Amino acid sequence: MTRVQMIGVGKRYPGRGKGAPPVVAVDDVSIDVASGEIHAIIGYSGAGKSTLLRLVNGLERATAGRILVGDQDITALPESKVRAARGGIGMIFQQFNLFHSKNVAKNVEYPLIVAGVPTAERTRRVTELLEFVGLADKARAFTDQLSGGQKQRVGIARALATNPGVLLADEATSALDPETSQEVLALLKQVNAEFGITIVLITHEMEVVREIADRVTVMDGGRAVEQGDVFDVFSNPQTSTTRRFVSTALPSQPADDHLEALRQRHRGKLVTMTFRDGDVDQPVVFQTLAERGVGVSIVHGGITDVGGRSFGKLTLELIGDELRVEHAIAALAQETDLEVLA
Ligand SMILES: Nc1ncnc2c1ncn2[C@@H]1O[C@H](COP(=O)(O)OP(=O)(O)OP(=O)(O)O)[C@@H](O)[C@H]1O
Repeated sequence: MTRVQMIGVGKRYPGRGKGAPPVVAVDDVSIDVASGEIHAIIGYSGAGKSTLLRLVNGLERATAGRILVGDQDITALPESKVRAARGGIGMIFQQFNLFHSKNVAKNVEYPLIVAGVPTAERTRRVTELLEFVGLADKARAFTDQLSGGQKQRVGIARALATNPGVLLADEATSALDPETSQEVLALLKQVNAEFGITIVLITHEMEVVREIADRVTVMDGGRAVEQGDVFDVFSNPQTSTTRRFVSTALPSQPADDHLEALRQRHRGKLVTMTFRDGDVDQPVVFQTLAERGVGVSIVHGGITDVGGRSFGKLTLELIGDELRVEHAIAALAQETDLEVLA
């Protein structure tokens, strides 16, 4: 069980070219990842996610702040000790980074050779790992004979070889089709649940965060602009960056152009209601409308699962006499999070 603490972490690269200002890739980022947690770091390209992850496993050195992995201060370790520390930190990559000249078993065995594990123990461990990731029958296959999902399974087996307390995942599912992504995410969940391995993953896909993470940090321009429990951040985003991400993965209000199209087809009053974790009693909503003689059709949105809790936005068309509709809206506004679409 390993906690990962990033405290005021910064990374500046020297500017390219004479007199060019330095590039601040990571700026004063603090993230406290509890042991056994799955923490997602999300951001657009250039936000600083990959740089931050490379600082955590010591591939690059921070220029400010401290990074603790368990009780080891990665930022204070001399270069000669960083490699050994990396044995406790597994990493998987978008492009898998496997050795094409080695078969599957040899790929998984490689970190064990580097760690000086005796042959018999290596063989036992490789067999165990390949069974765990469901590739026992592919031990002798070469990596170019594998599908993307299978390659990432090999990557996961290799990352787990030295029994790390932390697994870092760099866009681990971005190169995979949706179904294969789901399978790999399910395997990561299993890694976390069965071995208690802390997972820090970076992604630009909100769907990945929704699927797997306990907590999330949103990065923008090198900074952590929002952070918290996935449900809280998703259901009540505070920054425009987070709102843009949320709209890609969750039922949202119709965008302006879509709203225009909806209006062509629906002449009644359009309202959007937000449902957070069963806070609204849906039968009561429909009963309130019926009692006031207001008809309703659902024109957009849905309810989905976020971190094991329900969240949704439904856009409704309210149909009927104008005054009745106004009264119904006033009644519902008392009980629910309701917005009338102008
Ligand atoms: N070695 C480097 N030298 C100079 N600048 C760099 C270096 N590595 C990254 N940067 C800059 O740091 C910023 C953050 O890059 P980083 O790759 O960490 O972002 P990211 O969020 O991971 O994006 P992506 O998903 O596209 O990799 C960018 O402006 C990038 O150009």
